[in-house]
Amino acid sequence: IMHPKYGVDSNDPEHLDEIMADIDKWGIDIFEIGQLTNNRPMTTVTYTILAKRDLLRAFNICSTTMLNYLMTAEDHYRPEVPYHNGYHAADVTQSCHVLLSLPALENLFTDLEILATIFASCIHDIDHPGFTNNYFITTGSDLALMYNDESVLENHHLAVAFKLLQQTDCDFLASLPTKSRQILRRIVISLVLATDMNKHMDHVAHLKTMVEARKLSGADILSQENYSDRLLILQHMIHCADLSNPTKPLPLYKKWTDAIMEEFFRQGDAERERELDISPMCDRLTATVEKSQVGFIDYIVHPLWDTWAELVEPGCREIIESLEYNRDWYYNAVP
Ligand SMILES: COc1ccc(-c2ccn(CCC(=O)N3C[C@@H](C)O[C@H](C)C3)n2)cc1OC1CCCC1
Ligand SMILES: [Mg+2]
Ligand SMILES: [Zn+2]
Repeated sequence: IMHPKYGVDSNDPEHLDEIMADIDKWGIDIFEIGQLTNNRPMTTVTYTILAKRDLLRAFNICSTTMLNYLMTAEDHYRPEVPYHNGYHAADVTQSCHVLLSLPALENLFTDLEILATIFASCIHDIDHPGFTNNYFITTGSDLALMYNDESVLENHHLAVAFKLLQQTDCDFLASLPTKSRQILRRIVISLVLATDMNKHMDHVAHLKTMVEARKLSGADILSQENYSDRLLILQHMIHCADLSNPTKPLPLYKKWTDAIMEEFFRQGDAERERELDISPMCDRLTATVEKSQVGFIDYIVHPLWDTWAELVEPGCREIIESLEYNRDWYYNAVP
């Protein structure tokens, strides 16, 4: 069966063609892709990237099965959740796609590792309820009980994503040899678990040791023969992609900020309702949006991205410049 060019139908195919021409570029407008595909940004972006990287052919993946899985997975993101929905999944997937193509990482990863990274990205927040791990832990939820308070949401995203493979005509991994399926599953699990903010300091610390090691060895490209270092680089990559909003063109960044603040405020409303302590930055009556973003960049995003940029030098120079421009804009916007 022939499928539409990007896997989904569009109300304006010419316009979609124009936007998708930038699929390899940092700062593509995910919101516009969603508007042109009846809110299917994740399926559109992921299918296009897999097809463009020839991964469907490399692993003999049937396009129909792939699209069945992606549509079903996208249906398991909650559209009523302001930030952690299919748009964020599409954004992180496309961001990883660009980072995977950095010159410093050329010929480093196998096709299976690339397939695993793109798959992990598109499902990394699936069925996100719009509340943080901490909320589920402090309210003694069933989810926290299920996962013993450890990376509660991230474990849930993984369980949902792999369970969907059992749905009729959705197992796009059926054509992979068992060994490859096991390797892919191991990589996807480690990458989604790496998106837990609790692992952030470990990411930065390990990135710094890798940068130091490269300075000492004088190696000009990352030739990580050993599997564990390659896997760590992919973990840092998906975490950087998950925290990439402040590095994008300001109009897009501002939309992500509006979305995350609305999600945080709804959590704050629930906490106020339940007479719990309202989490930081979640009180819509006292929040300081601009100041919070400046702090987020200064203490979390810039340290992470600055170290990542050093590792993949010079491929992320423009991204860092965009981050620093945006930081100054929010700093000057503080009332
Ligand atoms: C555009 O703004 C943001 C974009 C992304 C994030 C962010 C932080 C950690 N992640 C990674 C996923 C994660 O672990 N969590 C757990 C919790 C921190 O809520 C996050 C939302 C998700 N993502 C935060 C953002 O702003 C926050 C609100 C004001 C300052 C910080
Ligand atoms: Mg997450
Ligand atoms: Zn995420």
